[in-house]
Amino acid sequence: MGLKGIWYDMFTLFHVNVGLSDILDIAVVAFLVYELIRLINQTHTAQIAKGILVLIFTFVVAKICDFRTLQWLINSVMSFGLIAVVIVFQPELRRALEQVGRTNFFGMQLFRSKVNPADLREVWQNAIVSVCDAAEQMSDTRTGALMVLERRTNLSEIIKTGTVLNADITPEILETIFYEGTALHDGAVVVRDGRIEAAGCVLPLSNNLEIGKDMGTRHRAALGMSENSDAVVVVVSEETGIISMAKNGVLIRRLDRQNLFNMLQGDMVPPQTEEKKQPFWRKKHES
Ligand SMILES: Nc1ncnc2c1ncn2[C@@H]1O[C@H](COP(=O)(O)OP(=O)(O)OP(=O)(O)O)[C@@H](O)[C@H]1O
Repeated sequence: MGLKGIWYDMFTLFHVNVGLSDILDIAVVAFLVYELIRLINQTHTAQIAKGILVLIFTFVVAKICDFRTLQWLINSVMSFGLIAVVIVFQPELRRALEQVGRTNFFGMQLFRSKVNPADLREVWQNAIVSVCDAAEQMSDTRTGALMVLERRTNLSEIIKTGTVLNADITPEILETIFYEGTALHDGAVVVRDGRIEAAGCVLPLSNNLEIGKDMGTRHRAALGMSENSDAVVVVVSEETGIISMAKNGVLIRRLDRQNLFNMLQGDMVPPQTEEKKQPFWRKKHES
């Protein structure tokens, strides 16, 4: 007796009209449910994206093979899938929309700093020297610090959670703020236009599961801020003195003063504005 005969005997015995394709259909659904639970347990964007691709592929296969249960299941999932995607990919969508907002149209910047661009270059150059000096000093003394350097994403909502200082930036002021026991040492400093805008600010925490278990909420807050904005965040670990920098959802660890300076120089200091083009006759005349 062949395999087909055994199926036939089993299902005629229970008076159920189930074919081989139905069994396969149920097996695939069971596998998908299992994979879905596994995915939810270790939620991560790349895995979710892969999951969506698998779902689409399975839908096509189900359509070709005429698996009715599977088609019904995927149809149901897809009907609320768009809302689910918006919720799951909220940080990525937010970053993408911010990127669109920051795009220069016809050479015009949509959002500008209040400071004159020529002055801004010098202001940021001085500010990053202070940030690097303070980070090095606090690393030596094992003083925990969290410094957010605002770029184009407006951080007013974050500033509102802390105390507005609007102070000049010097290594001494930064070290005083983060000195344990002072009122503002908890939370983050936000640097805007090369000045300390606020201290004691609360940052969004990252949900990234890949972040090392040895790193606590200070590093998670730095990463979270960099996932939700284009800000650059400098962290000094209280426990180890390690200096790290978070940018675009990536935490770069074990930086020394020089590495940090080079990176901040590239990220924070606006490029030198091109000399205004002079008519050739004037250039000739001047030389
Ligand atoms: N959401 C947040 N926003 C701003 N600052 C935060 C936030 N969460 C924690 N912090 C800061 O981090 C401190 C706690 O750091 P914690 O020891 O948990 O983190 P960590 O990453 O292990 O840092 P460290 O290596 O310095 O110990 C808090 O006292 C506070 O100053």
